[in-house]
Amino acid sequence: MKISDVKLTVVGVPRHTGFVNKHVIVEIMTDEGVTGIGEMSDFSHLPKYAVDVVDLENVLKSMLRGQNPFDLTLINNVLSENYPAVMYYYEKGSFIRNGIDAALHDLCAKYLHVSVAELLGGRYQEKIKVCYPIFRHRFVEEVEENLAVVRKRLQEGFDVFRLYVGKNVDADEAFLARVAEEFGSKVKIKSIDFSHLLDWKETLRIVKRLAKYDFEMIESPAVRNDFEGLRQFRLKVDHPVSEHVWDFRQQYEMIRHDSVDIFNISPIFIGGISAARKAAAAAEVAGKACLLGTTQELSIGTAAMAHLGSSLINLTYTSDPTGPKLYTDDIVKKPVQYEQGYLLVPDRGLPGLGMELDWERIERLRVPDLSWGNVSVHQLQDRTS
Ligand SMILES: O=C(O)C(=O)C[C@@H](O)[C@H](O)C(=O)O
Ligand SMILES: [Mg+2]
Ligand SMILES: [Mg+2]
Repeated sequence: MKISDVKLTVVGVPRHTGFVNKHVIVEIMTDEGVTGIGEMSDFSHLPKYAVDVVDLENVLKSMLRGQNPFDLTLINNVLSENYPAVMYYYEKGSFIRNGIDAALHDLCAKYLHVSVAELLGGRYQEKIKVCYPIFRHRFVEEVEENLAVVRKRLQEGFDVFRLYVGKNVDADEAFLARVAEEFGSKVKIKSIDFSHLLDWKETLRIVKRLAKYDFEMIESPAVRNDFEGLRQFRLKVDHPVSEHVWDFRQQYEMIRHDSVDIFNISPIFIGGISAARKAAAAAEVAGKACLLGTTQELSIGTAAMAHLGSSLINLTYTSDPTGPKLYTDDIVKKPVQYEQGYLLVPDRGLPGLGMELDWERIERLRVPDLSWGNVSVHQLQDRTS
């Protein structure tokens, strides 16, 4: 079997918060008539330049045409040479590699009439506990609307939440106090996420203030790639510390410095399912726990994470992928399913990722390119409109 063509389609999908995210749908065709689908999710992150998708499609065609899609290692090597890791969380090259790697997994699994989880070594779990995100408060007035989000999502079965913090600590504190008061043990806060916005000492001061409230872990409490700062912070707090993995060098440094307790791993930020498996294996070897992070994918990207998570043995903390619940629309006929706060792994009987593109929906969401509108840095960091 040989790859015969590659097609990219750009969509802009609004979230319930009003923020619109741009994603690229990937189709990889073959001479045997099997097509794999993937997703380069959420290009709406800094840095504020846009990838030229027409050019990208041409370049990918020249790299992939004629290749055997089962040569995943070889193809990923070619992709890494062309879109190298650069020690940056939101590196767009990782998003590109991720979309291709997911489509290749879908294609190979479909060809073999198995689901992607089977291709990855089989199902260790059939569902993955996830939490719903509460985006960063800028004003105390936003506390009420975020409490309404908790009420609504709790009714849908999401009983674990994570909170982005650090811009307005009065608001962060008011939110945590109101959640404890109104929901008690019915609602759990998985993490407070500082998103690398602050120096670790400043984070430590805030954590001391918030420590009277219940939360399980602290995420990204130091500036990006400050491995020693993360370690200093970790040794001074009781909570476990989690950090995203965006480069193997960065993960190595975090292991070497013993910087974290939990690796937050997601295919989008490390550049594919194949790379995410390596990161999870490195964590396992280093005796560290894992959770599945997210950029807030649509259903194809989320299904890829469900299959990946299904095969992982060290997924010991609550994960993050809830994209399909955050967006007002999707690109597939049957979106991934959530039940009682769990992401369900698509059925073993469905080949590949178990997702089918819905072109009626896609036409509604299609946009010409990845160009930026008038989005502000605040909106990009806080994911609100
Ligand atoms: O844990 C995180 O950090 C994120 O989830 C990052 C977010 O910015 C996410 O990518 C989003 O788009 O909401
Ligand atoms: Mg985070
Ligand atoms: Mg994102």
